[in-house]
Amino acid sequence: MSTIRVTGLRVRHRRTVALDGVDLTLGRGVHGLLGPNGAGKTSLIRVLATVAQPAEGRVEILGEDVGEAGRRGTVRRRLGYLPQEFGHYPGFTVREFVAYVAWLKELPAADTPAAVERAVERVGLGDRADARLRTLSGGMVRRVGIAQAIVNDPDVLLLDEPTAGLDPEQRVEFRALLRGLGASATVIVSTHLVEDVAAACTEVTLLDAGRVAYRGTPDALSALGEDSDDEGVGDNPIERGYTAALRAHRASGTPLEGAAR
Ligand SMILES: Nc1ncnc2c1ncn2[C@@H]1O[C@H](COP(=O)(O)OP(=O)(O)OP(=O)(O)O)[C@@H](O)[C@H]1O
Repeated sequence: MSTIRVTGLRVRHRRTVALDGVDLTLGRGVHGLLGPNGAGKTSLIRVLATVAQPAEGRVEILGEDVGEAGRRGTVRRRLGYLPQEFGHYPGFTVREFVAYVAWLKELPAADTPAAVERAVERVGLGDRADARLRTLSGGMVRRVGIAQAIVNDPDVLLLDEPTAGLDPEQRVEFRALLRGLGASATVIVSTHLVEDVAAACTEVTLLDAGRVAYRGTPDALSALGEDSDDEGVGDNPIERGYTAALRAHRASGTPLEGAAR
């Protein structure tokens, strides 16, 4: 069942067209959002997070049309969002900050302490719960960002470059967390790390210059790389698939579809 339906989405930043007629239907699972710098990944995530308004098109999340201001509050309570630039309060402790976000999302007060502990544990910060954010490393702050995004057990989770700054061990643990979250929620992860996609995602959406260039499974994208005649366009099958899909899209101007959708 689809939880997100985007039709004819067009997003502009002044004169720049960031998304140009995007149609997407997404359901439960982990969706990797790939694409070169400036492809439109952040623009798409911000619209889905209801923090930016499209110039054109319709966005339906969990059955609600988020173009209607009155429906946005209902959707926001069921969303989790980690922005690319994650604003936080350096004087708060990890626990205080995650509890504060739980309050913003109107989690029932009685459920909040347990939800906060669980979210903090899930990102591996249980032993730093009382540390002030200003004393944490960049990667740890990123993990606090993930904790605040999942504290309400969201049905739709939007993560904009969540693995930026995480060390390799944390990235491996984060992928396992993503797979767990994707079992019950629609998770969208924008990333430049195609190996994260190969390890954690059930589906890939590749954006290029504001359009959908490819949709399919990570395996289908890798297979595209295996079949590609190009040499030296990636160090592993999925990187080669990424490059092959981009090149094919640029040559034809139409989206390619993977084996499975
Ligand atoms: N606030 C803004 N003002 C003007 N142009 C913007 C703004 N934000 C984004 N853009 C432009 O919109 C387009 C899409 O940007 P967006 O940030 O969505 O891409 P992205 O795929 O997330 O890129 P990256 O991988 O670099 O994070 C780019 O051409 C970018 O220059």
